[in-house]
Amino acid sequence: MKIVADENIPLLHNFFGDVGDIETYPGRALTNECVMGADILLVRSVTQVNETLLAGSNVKFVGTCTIGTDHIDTAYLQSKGITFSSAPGCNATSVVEYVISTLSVLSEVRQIDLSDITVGVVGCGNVGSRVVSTLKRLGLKVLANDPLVDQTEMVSFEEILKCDIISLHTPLTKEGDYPTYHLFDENTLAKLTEQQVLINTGRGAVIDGEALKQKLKKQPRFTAVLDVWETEPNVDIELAGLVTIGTPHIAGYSLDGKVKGTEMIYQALCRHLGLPLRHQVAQFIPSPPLSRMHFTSEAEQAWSMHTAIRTVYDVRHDHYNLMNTLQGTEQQRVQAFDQLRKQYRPRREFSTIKVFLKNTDSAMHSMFKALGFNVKSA
Ligand SMILES: NC(=O)c1ccc[n+]([C@@H]2O[C@H](COP(=O)([O-])OP(=O)(O)OC[C@H]3O[C@@H](n4cnc5c(N)ncnc54)[C@H](O)[C@@H]3O)[C@@H](O)[C@H]2O)c1
Ligand SMILES: O=C(O)[C@H](O)[C@H](O)COP(=O)(O)O
Repeated sequence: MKIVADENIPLLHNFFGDVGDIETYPGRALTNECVMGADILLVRSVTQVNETLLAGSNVKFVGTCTIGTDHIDTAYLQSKGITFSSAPGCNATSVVEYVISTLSVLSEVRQIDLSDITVGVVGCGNVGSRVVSTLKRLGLKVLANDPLVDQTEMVSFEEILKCDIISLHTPLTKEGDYPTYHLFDENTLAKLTEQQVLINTGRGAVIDGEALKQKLKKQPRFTAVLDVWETEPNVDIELAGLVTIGTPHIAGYSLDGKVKGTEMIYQALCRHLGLPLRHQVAQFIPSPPLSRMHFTSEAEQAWSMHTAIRTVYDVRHDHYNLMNTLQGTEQQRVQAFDQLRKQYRPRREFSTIKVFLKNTDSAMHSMFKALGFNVKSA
């Protein structure tokens, strides 16, 4: 059994080493020649999986260790009887914690009182629905828009455009009744005031990058937070210099989330091949370096929340790292972007961190639970 895989799949050999012979390639460099003779193809979001890649090959199973599937021609796979699996929800918690860290940082750098604003979430699937529930449990006012789910709790897109902070969690789609490609085009962006905030952790092309750049030039105090870029891996340097926070598509890159994607595809492949499950993530993951925090004073609830969030994950680290790579030739910047993602020092999710509190029925206790920390009584 021959497996061809993206080199950026964590624990690839641990999970799949006893399933077949593995050949790895940089995800963007996978070609039709690479997959010739392969039975199984394992990718991430940077590999376009379509007829160009697979024609003439013997591939019978394709797995993407990611949530997004806009890089996969699923209709072609189906037409060829090729089994396909993605990893829905695998790194949703990681993205939620990216959004939480972003809100914590913006509350400081933009002097935003989070108790006094409304957050609008566009796309209420695995990620968006958890962003909504988490922020609501933290006491924030949250509205949600998603035309493809039960509308009971949804508001119109126009309502969302009035929110103080807008967070995008849709796939990138160009067909269907509600395509998301350039959903935030020049006209939509023009409806947003300079006081508003737009966060995109979905797919870059949901926002027209050129239109956003022009808006930021005219309204430099408009707050844009981009983890995904329409032109990635060739990030527009001018746009990057204008956003408040810019990161190299790592919102889903917690260690826990990234390896969960691998595990989910391993499980799907075992089902496809009728093999028993021999491996699970717990075998391979180290305990978190920072495993516990103690908060004795419960008077400083806001301080302790921001301290806990930023101690575990401060999104400005990733902003700083990206901004420092955006130099040199286009080729050098593209290589640096991919290298930054490949060498990403994965953060641990809040649930791996114990928080000890004296009083376990306090507002502070509820807050840390809502954030997803593992709360214990001191
Ligand atoms: N930045 C990252 O590292 C990262 C990590 C994970 C996921 N993502 C991206 O985020 C997207 C969402 O992730 P998910 O797990 O929530 O996916 P999901 O499929 O569970 O949910 C997506 C939701 O978007 C909704 N939607 C589709 N078109 C819409 C539109 N025009 N307007 C409003 N809502 C619309 C769908 O109905 C669905 O409920 C993924 O498709 C992926 O592209 C990025
Ligand atoms: O779709 C996803 O799961 C996320 O966008 C994820 O961050 C993609 O990671 P990549 O495949 O680009 O390494």
